[in-house]
Amino acid sequence: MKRITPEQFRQEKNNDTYSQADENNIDETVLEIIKQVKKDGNEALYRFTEQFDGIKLKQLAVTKDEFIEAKGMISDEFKSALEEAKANITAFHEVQKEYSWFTDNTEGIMLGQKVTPLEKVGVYVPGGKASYPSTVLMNVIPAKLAGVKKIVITTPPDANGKISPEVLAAAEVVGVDEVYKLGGAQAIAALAYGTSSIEKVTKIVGPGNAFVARAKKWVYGDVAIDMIAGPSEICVVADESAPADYIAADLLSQAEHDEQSTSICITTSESLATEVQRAIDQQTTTLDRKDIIEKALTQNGRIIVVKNIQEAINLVNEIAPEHLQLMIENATEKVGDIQNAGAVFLGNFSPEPLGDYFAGPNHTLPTSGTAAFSSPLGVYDFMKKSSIIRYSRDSLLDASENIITLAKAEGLSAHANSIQIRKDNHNA
Ligand SMILES: NC(=O)c1ccc[n+]([C@@H]2O[C@H](COP(=O)([O-])OP(=O)(O)OC[C@H]3O[C@@H](n4cnc5c(N)ncnc54)[C@H](O)[C@@H]3O)[C@@H](O)[C@H]2O)c1
Ligand SMILES: N[C@H](CO)Cc1c[nH]c[nH+]1
Ligand SMILES: [Zn+2]
Repeated sequence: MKRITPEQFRQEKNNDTYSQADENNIDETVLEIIKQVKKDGNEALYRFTEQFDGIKLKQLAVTKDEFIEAKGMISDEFKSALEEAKANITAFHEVQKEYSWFTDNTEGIMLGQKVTPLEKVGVYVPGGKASYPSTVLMNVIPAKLAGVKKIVITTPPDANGKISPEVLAAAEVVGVDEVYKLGGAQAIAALAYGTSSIEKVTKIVGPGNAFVARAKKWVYGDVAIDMIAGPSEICVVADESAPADYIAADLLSQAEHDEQSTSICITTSESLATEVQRAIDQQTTTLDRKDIIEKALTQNGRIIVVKNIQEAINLVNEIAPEHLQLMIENATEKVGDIQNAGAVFLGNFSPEPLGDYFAGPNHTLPTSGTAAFSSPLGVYDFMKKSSIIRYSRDSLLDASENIITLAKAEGLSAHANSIQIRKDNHNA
């Protein structure tokens, strides 16, 4: 972790020329993948799976037998944890449901908003460096609650051409229609444009690495997407009341996702900053994914010492982190000051992995500063709305002069005529 001042941090963000060059490469790769999937369909999918995942597949869809085999492989502990997590996630999202509404018909006017679930949704479940059954729950449960009819998953196969049994068990528990062995930008292109094996969807949701996130950005418009949910990020704001060991553990928890993950600690205490660094060095040696963690922390790990909590909060609002942990005295009182963050965890006993798996709120969250304008994935992402308008003859006649005046002001005489014709001939 690099220790820097707030000014140095801002400067680093402004002069990020290295990451700019990297982004151009990602764009080039992703655009070529999308082009080839559009042109060659399944053939391109098999080709890219061999190239990027190192596996020659015979079939993209997971078979019934593979689901049965997976069922026999998962432990009772996993099954029971999955069910409890499902119950918490369902309870949290249930209250997000929106319903159609209509005004009453007095005055001869009825207005309303009809809520309709999306028809077909594709969920990207990451699988390159880890497998994510929790992401299956987080993405499919809100879609089901919204009433989406068809939900398919794509996730990269492992070196044996298999999908993790835990991911398949989670898919079964929440009622997914199909699972495809497909990762990266090629999966996003297949969901966006369709191939002879994979049906085009209405919306693509779910997180992924930089290639996945960029591919979603490029196909947006041809298909809907939820948000840009790329490599994971954590920002911990801590004062002297926070245990350094806990802070270190939480920063490391997100660093293990990806070399591109971001872990930032902002603290008001020089001595805590030193202690956090010590704890990170000590804990890292004991962790399985040491290599990924070390790369992530070298690239995007920062400890920033600020003068006071207000300065910390100003910095947080500039960063707009995916996850924010407030490990400070009276943390709850500061929530109102947080303008930009995907999810906010309060106190010393609400670590980020609690939200990743279990508490109930969604773990698919905006990254790369997009928390400034995006929200966590929710039931609302799977519903669209149509406006409903009905006027009686008398109500229209009452409103006609105003409408005609407005239409004429815009120079749109055909609009005015659509009203005028009813005014002149209202016995029809
Ligand atoms: N924001 C969230 O809610 C959330 C949740 C879970 C995970 N994540 C993030 O998801 C990401 C998962 O990443 P991952 O890599 O483990 O899995 P992934 O499934 O996102 O990506 C793996 C795929 O990337 C493609 N790929 C890899 N290298 C490539 C290259 N050089 N060129 C083209 N394509 C390439 C391959 O096709 C591979 O199948 C992590 O960054 C993690 O932080 C985010
Ligand atoms: N922290 C990830 C979101 O950025 C979600 C996750 C799933 N499993 C573990 N973590
Ligand atoms: Zn996580």
